[in-house]
Amino acid sequence: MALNVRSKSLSMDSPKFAAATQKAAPMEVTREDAGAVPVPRPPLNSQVSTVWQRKQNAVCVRKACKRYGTNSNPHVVLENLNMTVPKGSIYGLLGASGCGKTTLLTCIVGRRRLNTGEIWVLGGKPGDPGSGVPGPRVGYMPQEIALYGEFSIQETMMYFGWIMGLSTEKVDERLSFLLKFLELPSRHRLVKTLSGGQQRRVSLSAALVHDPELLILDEPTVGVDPVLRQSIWEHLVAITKDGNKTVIITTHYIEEARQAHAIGLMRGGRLLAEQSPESMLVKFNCDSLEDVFLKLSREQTNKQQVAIQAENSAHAVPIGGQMDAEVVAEPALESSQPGEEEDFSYKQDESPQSGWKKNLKLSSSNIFKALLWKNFMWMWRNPGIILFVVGLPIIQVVLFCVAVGRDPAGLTLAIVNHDTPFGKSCPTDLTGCNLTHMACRFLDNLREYPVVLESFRDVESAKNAIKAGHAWGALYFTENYTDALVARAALWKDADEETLDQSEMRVWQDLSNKHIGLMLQRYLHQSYESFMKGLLTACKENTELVEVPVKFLQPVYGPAVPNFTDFAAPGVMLTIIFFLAVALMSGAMIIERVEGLLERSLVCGITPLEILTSHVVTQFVVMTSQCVLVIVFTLAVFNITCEGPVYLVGLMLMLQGLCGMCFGMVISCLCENERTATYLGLGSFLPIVMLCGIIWPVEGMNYYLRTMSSILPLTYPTESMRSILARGWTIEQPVVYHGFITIIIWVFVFSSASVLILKIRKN
Ligand SMILES: Nc1ncnc2c1ncn2[C@@H]1O[C@H](COP(=O)(O)OP(=O)(O)OP(=O)(O)O)[C@@H](O)[C@H]1O
Repeated sequence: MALNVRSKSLSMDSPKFAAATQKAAPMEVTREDAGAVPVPRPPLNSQVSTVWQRKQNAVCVRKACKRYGTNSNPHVVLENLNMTVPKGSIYGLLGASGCGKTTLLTCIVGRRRLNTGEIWVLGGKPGDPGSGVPGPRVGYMPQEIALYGEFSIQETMMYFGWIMGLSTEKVDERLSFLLKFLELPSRHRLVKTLSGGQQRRVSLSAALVHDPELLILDEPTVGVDPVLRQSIWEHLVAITKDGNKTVIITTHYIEEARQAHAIGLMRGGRLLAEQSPESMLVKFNCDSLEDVFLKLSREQTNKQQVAIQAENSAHAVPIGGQMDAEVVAEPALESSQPGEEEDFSYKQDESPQSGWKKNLKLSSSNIFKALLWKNFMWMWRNPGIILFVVGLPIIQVVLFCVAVGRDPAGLTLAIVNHDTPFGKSCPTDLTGCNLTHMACRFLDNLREYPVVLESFRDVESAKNAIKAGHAWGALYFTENYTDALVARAALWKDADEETLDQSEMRVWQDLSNKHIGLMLQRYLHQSYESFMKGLLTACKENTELVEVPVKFLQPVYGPAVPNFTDFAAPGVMLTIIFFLAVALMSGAMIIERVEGLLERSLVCGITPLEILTSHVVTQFVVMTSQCVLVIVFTLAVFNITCEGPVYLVGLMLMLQGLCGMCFGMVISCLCENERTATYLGLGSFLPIVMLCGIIWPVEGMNYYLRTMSSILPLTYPTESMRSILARGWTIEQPVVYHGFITIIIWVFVFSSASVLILKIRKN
């Protein structure tokens, strides 16, 4: 049946037949056993073809060599491969898994470069300006689904239609047709809710939406049920009917390729044969293409073995495994004859091919609109991302402000007060110039601090409470603490050793926690001072007597009682913005790449720069809202000290976010998947937080570490931000502008690194 369809679609009068026979080597015509219907063949065995002739084919590959890996350890995937796909034909590229089909196709669509050899696609070279490849002249369906699951069928089509330069109305029209034609469900269904077969058909319709001249389908029928497989083939036959469209299709199901006009049998990076299926069957006297392939594969293996033996004996004979009977084996790449290139370029302008530019109006603003729409839609369709974008900065700032930097409270102190006999409680009216129950009076004062006092009978049990972790400290007052303290005050320099000793309050501490230990010491000092001052005031004495003779006056910068929140807030604000940008940028780019949408968009002709710019713009919008949220919550809601101009705080946060984006780009260029990106992101987070003076002053580091820390992307900016917030400094101050300069330098370093990594990886 398929052969009949084909014979109807291809005739001697068909334009593709004409194109293939015009000037080029004549198309071979075989006769089908049934009715002697002429079936055209591509110009195979053309030992001599000119550049002009190659350009007349839809695709023409000559002496293609492609290898992966390094020069010292190359993995050769394509080896001297020739392939000719006439216009208006269906070309089935067959071969076992790993033989290089996808590599060849990606070279044809311009996503990979050959190491040597040449490729002509629709009369131009892929990647050349004006060739339209990669671009709207090609429709590419990769092996994987390569669509966003969160998009509906309609949104998917809109995206691909827009980047191909179609208007919304045109996309809508095509969508209605494709939905019906490919028996797709409602246009509003999300791709992720579709069955595997339906997703494949959406992927196929994304390749078809702009009705391309060349359709390249990488295993569109894999895992598809036979009925759908047949309907896909029927569709391909239908679209090539008028001779203006060409299809290259790869498949593992060799027999289904009987419906193609020509097939290329590929093995080990070479084409074993390239012919129409029926002439292959006749020529090799086989009943199935499977048998032909087997026969040719055996021949290839034998030839290779013979060549190896010959090489071993002669030490100088090159290995030649390529079948010479059926392949398009040109002895060398001929250069075009004089005048031919000019001739062709003149014709190209006149030819219908140039119509693609008129039909598909590609404007960078339309492309940019589509890219931005896709980025925002992707975020919108992922509630987790929205939470990440809006919720995470708020959650982090709130957590920081409520959890970090506040004075510890509820600290238990074990009290052994032998100044008042155990079991007897302290009097309640200890006021005025009353020189009794001094320990009780001190403890009354201490209760104003966030401590919990628990009485113990003796020092041993109080210390045991510390050992058991029930108390942070123990206070011991001797039996005659009051008398000794009064005597100490009265006798002053004449007080004896015992008086001094007995008047001391003894303290044992659990100093395993430095912050709590120091805090308790501060509480005890302050409490003692206020207790003594209260007493002296009541007794009409000079309170300065109990003060340490060091006077701390109004600080030049910062509050009289500094707090850790104010110290850490600048670095924390910058870190939040920096790492959110890193995560969002690297995440968005890696997901786009891993899901295959990046590759697909690039084949549509979008440049990496356009994609990158669209991400930067999207992230910039997101980051602006994050910066506003961080500023509002830190400065307005939690009253973090801000003496400097708020606009400078905002500017620094935005720049730091930009720096984070660039670092995210580096990560996405370096990492193959989200997991390695997460490792790298987390791996860089802790060193930056520890080394950049965010939680501890860099002045505490050793000299070399401090020097190294000063070049990190958050060290100077943190210091700069701290100076803006706490000192009220502006951009004129060196500390402040050093921070800005550091960020700008890092933006350049990260973006250059991304470009460099991309270049290295491409090579
Ligand atoms: N980016 C790459 N880096 C290194 N090797 C690669 C890369 N891509 C493909 N290869 C290797 O090149 C060979 C050909 O791969 P390719 O994907 O082109 O084969 P294929 O014929 O399309 O296979 P399949 O039918 O399974 O998709 C394989 O051995 C593969 O491992």
